Amino acid sequence: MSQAAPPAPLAFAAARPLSGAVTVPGDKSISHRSLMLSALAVGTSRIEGLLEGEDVHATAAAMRAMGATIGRDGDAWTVDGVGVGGLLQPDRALEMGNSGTSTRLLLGLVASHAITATFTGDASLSKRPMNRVIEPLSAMGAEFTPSPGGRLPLMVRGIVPAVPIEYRLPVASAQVKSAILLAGLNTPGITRVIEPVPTRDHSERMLRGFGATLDVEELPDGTRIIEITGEAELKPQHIVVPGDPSSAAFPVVAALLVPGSDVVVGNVGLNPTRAGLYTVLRMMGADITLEDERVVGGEPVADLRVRHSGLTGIEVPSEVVPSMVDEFPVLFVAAALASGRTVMRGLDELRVKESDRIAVMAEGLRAIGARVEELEDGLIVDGTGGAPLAGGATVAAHLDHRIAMSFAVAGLVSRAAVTIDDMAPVATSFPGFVELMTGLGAEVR
Ligand SMILES: O=C(O)C1=C[C@@H](OP(=O)(O)O)[C@@H](O)[C@H](O)C1
Ligand SMILES: C=C(OP(=O)(O)O)C(=O)O
Repeated sequence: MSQAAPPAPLAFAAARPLSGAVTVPGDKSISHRSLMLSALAVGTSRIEGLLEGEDVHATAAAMRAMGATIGRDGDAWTVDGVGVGGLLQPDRALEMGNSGTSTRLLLGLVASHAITATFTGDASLSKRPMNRVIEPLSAMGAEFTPSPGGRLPLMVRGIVPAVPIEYRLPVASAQVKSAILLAGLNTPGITRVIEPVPTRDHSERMLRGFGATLDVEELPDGTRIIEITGEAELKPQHIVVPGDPSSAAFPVVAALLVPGSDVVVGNVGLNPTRAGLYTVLRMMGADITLEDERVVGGEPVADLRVRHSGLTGIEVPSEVVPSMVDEFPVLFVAAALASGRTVMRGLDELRVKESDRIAVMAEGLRAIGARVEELEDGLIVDGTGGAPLAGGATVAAHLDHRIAMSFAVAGLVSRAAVTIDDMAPVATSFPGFVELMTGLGAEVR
């Protein structure tokens, strides 16, 4: 896992125009859920395009430790599940590495099984809040022994039968929603999650796809009421995982910012609950066209053709935040090169990701010459109007893959190279990132 790897500094420097066609690795959110749901089906599932990143490996190791058989068949992964209710007592701590999604979703699964598990994580994950899942899962009957402040390491004792709950999400979080729905899978009766602001809906789509009874009602004000009927029987599936829009964001923004660039990023998942960045970039004047729009594995997918564009600052509508929550660090970089001011608010959740993404980006952007003002819940960026940033600094990644990749993109549009102190965290979500960027023409040393 990344906390054990030696720091891997790398410098990214002003690039010639980026060109070429690439594809990014599989969607991280869908990859986690593919392994978890396959492990709960009866029979053998097959997964193509699974993200082979450290976060997904953490999920795979945990599902194996709880009884699933996970193997390879050529490029595809195969999973032999234990059935809902069939998870086994793991004989060692479940090591979650850097992965919030693995931790929170698996806490949900364990909560309604008659097993006890200890969860550990790296220095970044051990700072992240778990009370947001501990609270609803405790109401279902699971017992938690967390570290102070509701952090990892923590122990959870699941319960059978768990008690179905109705829970209104206090934060817009697909991880909290999914933890409760996954706990609801092995809970008698109907478990209901009320989501005032829509978040990524991969869990809902995939639970249905695996044969669970799941109903979604949408109220006129946009609130979603999601009901899962428990003691479900899941049927094995053949899953094709689309490319991750959150990973595609880095080559897309790089191509928009580096003069003369013309790049195609193929096979990008564009589920509307994930595609906010692309809408916002187009509002700023980005030349992004969707080619060969199609449906892959129940998700909308397209190839993105991206040409260098002069961007204009905007006020980013706060209702799009959940659909691009992981893309703000790289949007901050785009805003730093735009003409005029970009105002981004409603980003409180960025403070509790792998790092405090508002503070860490503000500090690093200032160090390379960008003009930014940090708000409690956001960032105001005054862009250069396309002129390069000064660069010439080393920025800290803080065990955060998205910070490392965002500053890599910034290096490509800086007069002097930008050094990232540690690129190792990138392996959590985007193995091959450096090679992909080099292949497009990025200068990396
Ligand atoms: O459900 C998921 O797969 C994810 C949900 C989001 O987290 P939150 O639920 O904490 O917003 C996102 O930031 C994370 O990268 C993946
Ligand atoms: C927040 C992220 O992931 P996780 O919560 O799974 O660590 C991310 O990938 O940006």
